[in-house]
Amino acid sequence: MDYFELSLSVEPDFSEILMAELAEIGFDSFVETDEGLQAYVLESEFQERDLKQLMETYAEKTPMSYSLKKIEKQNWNEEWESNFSPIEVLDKVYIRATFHEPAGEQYEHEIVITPKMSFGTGHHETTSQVMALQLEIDHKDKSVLDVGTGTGILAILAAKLGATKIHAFDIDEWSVENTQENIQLNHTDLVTISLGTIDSQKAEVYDIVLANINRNILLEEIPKYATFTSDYLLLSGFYEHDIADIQAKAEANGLKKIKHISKNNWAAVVFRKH
Ligand SMILES: C[S@@+](CC[C@H](N)C(=O)[O-])C[C@H]1O[C@@H](n2cnc3c(N)ncnc32)[C@H](O)[C@@H]1O
Repeated sequence: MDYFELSLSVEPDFSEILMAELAEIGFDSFVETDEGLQAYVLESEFQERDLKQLMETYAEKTPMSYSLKKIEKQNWNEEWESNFSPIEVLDKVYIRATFHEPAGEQYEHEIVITPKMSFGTGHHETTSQVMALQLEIDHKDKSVLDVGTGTGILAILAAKLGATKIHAFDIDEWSVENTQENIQLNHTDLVTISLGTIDSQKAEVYDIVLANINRNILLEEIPKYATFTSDYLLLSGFYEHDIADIQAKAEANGLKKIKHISKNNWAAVVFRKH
């Protein structure tokens, strides 16, 4: 399956908010460049009508231009490598690609990512905020389920933080392929990965369940996540104004909100079972 690449030239002030809106209509990977913003969506999830509507709304608010092109899987690395720069989370985790210099000793953890077509380089708030929350939770000898793993970045961090049983899954076969590769790059072989949804997972209980997806899928699947966690549920991929709905659904399923963090309108929440 191919991707669509959307190139946008837009005022920096609008870039963040537009990313959030593009994520709502299915775009799941973003790269900010000096020229503007590039966003990617799987061909099967792309609705040109939704994009046109969104662009028309923005064109009324700010000067902008956009172009769309279809890109094939094999061209992805080239596109991505020219735009990716290393990033850090809370001065503790350094995320880089294979072609970057290794992290300095000041970082506690280094993660090496080759994202192919998958979401999860740490550049997006929905990812970095879950990572920041993970850093606050004791993972030592714990079990972790990573729902919608993308590049595998959260599962890999879980392994680096000391979790000893980690399963990740995704509905996107490229993500599964890519996570496999990233697990090897990071020597985190105890992470297992499968293609599927929460419904196709073996009924097991984990100490920590992570899900960075989107508001609608989370609202639908929270009751299932609640049966998979014995303790923590970390959710991300929605706006601050969606917290109340997410919280109500989690509470109705026996979970208690412990804290939330937010950046550029994106929120991430920690729930616990007891
Ligand atoms: C926003 S990305 C998050 C990736 C990564 N976990 C991170 O935090 O950067 C969401 C991922 O969830 C996957 N996904 C979407 N719906 C899903 C579902 N119902 N079950 C499992 N994975 C899903 C997508 O293919 C995508 O890789």
